[in-house]
Amino acid sequence: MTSSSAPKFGVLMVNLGTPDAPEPTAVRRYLKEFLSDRRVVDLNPILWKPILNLVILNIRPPRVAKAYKSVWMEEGSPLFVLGERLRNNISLSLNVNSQTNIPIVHAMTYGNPSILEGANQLRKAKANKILVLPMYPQFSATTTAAVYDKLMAGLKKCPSWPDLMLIKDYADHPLYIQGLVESIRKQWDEQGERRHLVLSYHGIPKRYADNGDPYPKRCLLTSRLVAEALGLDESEWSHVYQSRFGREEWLQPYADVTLRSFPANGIKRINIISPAFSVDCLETLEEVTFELGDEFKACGGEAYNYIPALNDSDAQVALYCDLIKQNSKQWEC
Ligand SMILES: C=CC1=C(C)c2cc3[nH]c(cc4nc(cc5[nH]c(cc1n2)c(C)c5CCC(=O)O)C(CCC(=O)O)=C4C)c(C)c3C=C
Ligand SMILES: [Fe+2]
Ligand SMILES: [Fe+2]
Repeated sequence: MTSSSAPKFGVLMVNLGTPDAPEPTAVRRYLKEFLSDRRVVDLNPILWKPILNLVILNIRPPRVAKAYKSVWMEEGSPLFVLGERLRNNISLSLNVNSQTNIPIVHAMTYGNPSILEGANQLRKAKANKILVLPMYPQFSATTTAAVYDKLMAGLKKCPSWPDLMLIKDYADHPLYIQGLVESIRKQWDEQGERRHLVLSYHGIPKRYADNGDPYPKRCLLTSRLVAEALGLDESEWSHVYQSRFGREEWLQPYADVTLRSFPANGIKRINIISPAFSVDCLETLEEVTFELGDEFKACGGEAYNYIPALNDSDAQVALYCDLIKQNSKQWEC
């Protein structure tokens, strides 16, 4: 297909979303949309709305805005900037080499650019088949299903539907596992040692998993495949969950509790990787890189390094191109 003809399909890459600016007002707007989604917080709105509006949206934005400021890039929020770089590299790899014209857009479940804007952009590019690629390696109803909800809500007003293909997750995709493994090996080579490996995932309330959300099973699958590929025995790696929010129990083991216990148990030198994040963001650049590291060192930890997300690396571009090619086969890629 030449670049002048209509595309056979378009790709809608979707990530969580991020504030437009590292300022309390923008953070408040973002958190309000995000935390009002019942996929994320499933409490009865009669109970939750007053807590959200009167307590959380008053207390949290100034503190979180400060955290965003500490990681903000010249071009914007890391989640968005790094996602854009990835989108661009995928487009180059997919289209330039094979002389196709597949439009790839990058949208957010919450905030800007919205999923509806992304879908409209694809429509303008004349793509009437859409491959939806949520940027979450492990399916969770709190993230991946929320992408589908937003898309369907946007299409409610649309009289003519595009053909849709929804990618559910890629927790065990060989190129994903290979990318993580290569990043870890590269770190070991640079450090000249094989430190204890911590695989830390964003948590969800335990109740969601008890009610059937497969997320922890998908995370454990990723961890086991990485450990297996690296030839690690059980004592050489740990699987934990970070980013707790609110008072109820979240998935365990908790990252902070586990890391604080390590030095007393003889684990003083660690590397930490966060496989649930396709690109680096507030949670990895601030919470994992600094907060967790500080807690570990305060308890006697000696060496602590965060291994970056796959971001716009060749490994991640190869993975996403493969996901796109394999899942669009029926549309004759
Ligand atoms: C309140 C419940 C939350 C659930 C459930 C949740 C699940 C979840 N989130 C991600 C990925 C990201 N979360 C990010 C930030 C973030 N997450 C929550 C809360 C829940 N997440 C909050 C309140 C925030 C905002 C920051 C804060 O106030 O502490 C981000 C970073 C966004 C950015 O702008 O950089 C990502 C990415 C996953 C993968 C997940 C469940 C699987
Ligand atoms: Fe989150
Ligand atoms: Fe956090």
